[in-house]
Amino acid sequence: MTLDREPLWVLGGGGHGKVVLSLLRLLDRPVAGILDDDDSLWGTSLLGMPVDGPLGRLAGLDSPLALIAIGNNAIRKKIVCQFPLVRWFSAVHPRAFVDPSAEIGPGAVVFAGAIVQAEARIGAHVIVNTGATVDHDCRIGDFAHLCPGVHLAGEVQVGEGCLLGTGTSVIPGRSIGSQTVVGAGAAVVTDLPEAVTAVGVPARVRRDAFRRERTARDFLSAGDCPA
Ligand SMILES: CC(=O)SCCNC(=O)CCNC(=O)[C@H](O)C(C)(C)COP(=O)(O)OP(=O)(O)OC[C@H]1O[C@@H](n2cnc3c(N)ncnc32)[C@H](O)[C@@H]1OP(=O)(O)O
Repeated sequence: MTLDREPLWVLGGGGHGKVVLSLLRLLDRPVAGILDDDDSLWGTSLLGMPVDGPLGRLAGLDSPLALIAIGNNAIRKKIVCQFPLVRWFSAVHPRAFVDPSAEIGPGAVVFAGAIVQAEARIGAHVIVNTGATVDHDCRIGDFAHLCPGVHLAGEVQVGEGCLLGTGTSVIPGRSIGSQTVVGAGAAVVTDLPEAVTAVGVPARVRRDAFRRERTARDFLSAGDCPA
C-alpha cells in the first residue's frame, strides 16, 4: 500500500475530531477508525463514522499512522508521550494556503481558510484553526493552538503549548512565551512572558482568578518527550 493510501487513526471523537474527519475526507484519506478515552463517546458517531474505543487500542498495532484531533494542548502532548511508536500524520486543508517555503511539523493541522506565509515554521502537533493567518518568518512552537481567526503579523514567535484565543492579533516581531494563554479578541502589542493569561486590547497579563492558568501546569505535567 502506498503511504498516501495508508489508513490513519483519528484520536479524538469530539467537535475538533469532527472537523479533522471532514478535512481527511476532503483529502480522500482513508480513516482506520476514531478512538477516544471518553467512554461516553464510544458507540456514538462522527459524520456517520463510529467512535470505536479507547486510545489504548493503538498499543497493539505495529507503528500505526495517526492524527490527534483534540484541541487541548496538554492532552495532545500527553498522547504523544504515551505513544512513542505512532507515526504522526499532518494535514493541510485543500482550501488553505501554505507557502512552499513554509514548514509544517508532524501532527500539525492547517484548517480551511488558513494562510501560512513564506518561511514560517509551524511546530509539531500545532493547530492552525479556521481562517487563522501566520505571516512570513513566524515561529510557532510545538503543541500550540491558533484558534479561528488569529492573525499573526511577520516574525512573530509563539512558544510551545500556547493557546491564542479566537481573533487574537499580534503585531510584527512580538514574542509570546511558552504555555501562555491569550484571550479571544486580544491585540498583542508587547512581548508576553511564559505561562500567563493575557486579555484585552492591548493585551495585558491578568494574574487573578483565571481558571485557564491551570493550562500551563497541565502542559508541564504532561511530560517531556520529543514531539
Ligand atoms: C473551533 C473552536 O471553537 S477552537 C476554540 C476557540 N476557543 C477560544 O477562542 C477560547 C478563548 N478563551 C478565552 O478567551 C477565555 O475567556 C480565557 C482563556 C481568556 C479565560 O477563560 P477563564 O479562565 O475560564 O476565564 P473566566 O471566564 O473565568 O473570566 C475571568 C475574567 O476574565 C474576563 N475575560 C475572559 N475572557 C476574556 C477575553 N477574551 N477578553 C477580555 N476579558 C476576558 C472575564 O470577563 C472575567 O472578568 P472579571 O473577573 O472581571 O469578571
